[in-house]
Amino acid sequence: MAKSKERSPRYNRILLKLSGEALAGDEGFGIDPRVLDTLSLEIGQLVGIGVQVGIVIGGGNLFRGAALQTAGLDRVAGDHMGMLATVMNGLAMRDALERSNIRTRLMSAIPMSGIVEHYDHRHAIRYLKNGEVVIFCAGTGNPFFTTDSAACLRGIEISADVVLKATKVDGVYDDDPVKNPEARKYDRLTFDQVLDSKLGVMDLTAICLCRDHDMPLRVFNMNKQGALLNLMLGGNEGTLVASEVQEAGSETA
Ligand SMILES: Nc1ncnc2c1ncn2[C@@H]1O[C@H](COP(=O)(O)OP(=O)(O)O)[C@@H](O)[C@H]1O
Ligand SMILES: O=c1ccn([C@@H]2O[C@H](COP(=O)(O)OP(=O)(O)O)[C@@H](O)[C@H]2O)c(=O)[nH]1
Repeated sequence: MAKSKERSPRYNRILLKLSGEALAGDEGFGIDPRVLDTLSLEIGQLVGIGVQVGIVIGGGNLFRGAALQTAGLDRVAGDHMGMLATVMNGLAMRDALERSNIRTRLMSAIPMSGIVEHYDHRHAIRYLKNGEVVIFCAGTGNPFFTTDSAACLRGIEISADVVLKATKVDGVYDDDPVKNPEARKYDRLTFDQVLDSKLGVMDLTAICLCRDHDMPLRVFNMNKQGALLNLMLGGNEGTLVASEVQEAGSETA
């Protein structure tokens, strides 16, 4: 009895944002099946301790609207391609999870009958309560948005306890740590600090959404093995971005 209490998770329901690049592995492009298997293992561990897992998946490993525009395409067409890329990633992620015997639903913001289920937030919540992983793809369904914004939006809609942004750096820094090796990492920040200092880890639309709806956000390194489970069990990974009240109250996020 004491043992199960010890391992009871810190969160009941999470929204995990996986960037497309996270699926690409060392290649930096496409989908690496070994990465899918590793991710499935980590997500399965969360399901195993009773966490309800919603996932928003990116598409940057395949197409990004802004990059296609730079190459000469119409921006809206490019964004549509980017959103379709997230559907491909979602299909691959669902396949990997189901091969690991993790019951999974794939819901798309853009209707695609016969391939994926159309997103409906009430159905999504029902599936989550039922212990199924729900992958949300096609972003918000609209051009000029990002899957980071989609993650915050879906997190708010499904009343997640936290949005977890899995990325390749281990938190939010005072400058881009990839470009500036002197950059210093923050443990905690308020939404206003991120907005005022224009810290580039996430687009500002996403940060505004979280701020306006009091949705705590944690940025952490997905390449660190076991980081996700450690977070669920109360460990301190990455950077917490939260409102001042949540800061002061030392909320569970
Ligand atoms: N202040 C900052 N703190 C942390 N990361 C930052 C910051 N500014 C820019 N970044 C960059 O943001 C990236 C994280 O965003 P992510 O969505 O995973 O990548 P991408 O935008 O390439 O899809 C990191 O790889 C990092 O280089
Ligand atoms: O609501 C959305 C979400 C995504 N996209 C498009 O899909 C691409 C892939 O998403 P994103 O760049 O956020 O993926 P990630 O960086 O997480 O891999 C974006 O560049 C956009 O072109 C979009 O138009 N609307």
